[in-house]
Amino acid sequence: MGLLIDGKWHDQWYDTEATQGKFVRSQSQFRNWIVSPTELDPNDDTHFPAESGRYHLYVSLACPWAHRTLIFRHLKQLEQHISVSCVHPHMLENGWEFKDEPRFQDKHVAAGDPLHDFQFAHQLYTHANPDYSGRVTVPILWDKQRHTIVSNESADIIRMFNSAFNHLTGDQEDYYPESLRSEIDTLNERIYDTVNNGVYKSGFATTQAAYEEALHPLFETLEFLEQRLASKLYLTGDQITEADWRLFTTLIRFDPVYYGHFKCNLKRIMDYPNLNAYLERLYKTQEVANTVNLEHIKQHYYYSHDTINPTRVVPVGPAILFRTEI
Ligand SMILES: N[C@@H](CCC(=O)N[C@@H](CS)C(=O)NCC(=O)O)C(=O)O
Repeated sequence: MGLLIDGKWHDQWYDTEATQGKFVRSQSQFRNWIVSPTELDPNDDTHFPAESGRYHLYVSLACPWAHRTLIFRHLKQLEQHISVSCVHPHMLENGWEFKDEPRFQDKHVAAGDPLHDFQFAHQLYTHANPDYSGRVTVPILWDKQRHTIVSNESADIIRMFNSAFNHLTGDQEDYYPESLRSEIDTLNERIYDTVNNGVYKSGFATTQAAYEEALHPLFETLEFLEQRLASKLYLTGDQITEADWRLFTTLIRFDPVYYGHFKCNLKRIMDYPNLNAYLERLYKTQEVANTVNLEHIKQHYYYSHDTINPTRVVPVGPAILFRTEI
C-alpha cells in the first residue's frame, strides 16, 4: 500500500493522524470524458471519442468501485468494444500488481497488463503523467491511442458507459434517465457517504470515536433502505438505475468482508429481509453474477490490510449468501 509523490513510489499506509483517526478518501485526478460523436468537441482535449477497440479498462475484481464499471461494461454490451484485465487481489508494498497466479484466475477476466506488460499499476500512472502525485487506484480507463488515463473515477466511467457508446452497441438502456436524475443524485449522495465509503470509514478508522462516527450512519442508512425496499423492487421503483448498481457492489461484499474485517457488525445484510431479497435480485440480473469473484474479494481485504489483520489469515466462510448455502 502506498502512493506516488512526483512520480516516485512510496510505500506508506493511510495517514489518519492529522484527521483524528478518520479515513479521508482522496479525490480522483483523471476526470476526462468519453463522449458520443454528436457531443464531441474536437477542440476540447478533455473529450475522448467513443470508438470501438480504443479503450482498456483495468479493474480489481475485489474493489467495489472498479466492480461498478465491470457491471456497466457487461450490461451495456461493451465487451466487444472495451477490453479489460484485472490486477492481483493482494495489494502489498508496491500497490496493485499485475501478476497472473493460477489459483486466482477468473473465468471471465484475464489478469495482467496486456498493453504494456507492466508489473505494477503505478507504472500506468507515471506513463500517463511522469510527475503524478497521489494514490494509485483502480478502476483505470486507458486510451490506447493517446497513451493516457481517460478517467480513474468509477462514478464518471459508469456514466460514460451508460450512454457514450450507444451508437456502436445499439443498446439504449438508460440507468440514469432524465426523469429520475434528482432522485438518483439524492440517493447516491447519502449512499456514497454512509454506505459505499461508510464501510471504509468504519474499517480504516484508528480511533474508537472515528469508528463509531462512521458505523451509526451506515446502519441508519441500511434501515432507511430496508424500509424503502418494503414497497419497491429497486431504489427508485420498478426500474433498475445506477443507484442500484452503486449500492450492489458494497452490499455483495458486506457479509463476507465488511461485517468482520471492517467491524460493520450490528447486523448482516442477511438480517434485513428486503435488502437481502433485493441483493439476490440484482445478483441474478443478466448474468451480473459472473462479475462477482468472492475469492478475490476476501483475499484482497483480509490479506492486504495487515494493519487490520496482521496474521493475514483469510476466513473460509461465510457458507451462506442470500440465506442460501454457497
Ligand atoms: N473514487 C475512486 C475510488 C477508487 C478506489 O479507492 N479504489 C481502491 C480499491 S477498492 C484503490 O485502488 N485503493 C488503492 C489506494 O488507495 O492506494 C473511484 O470510485 O473510482
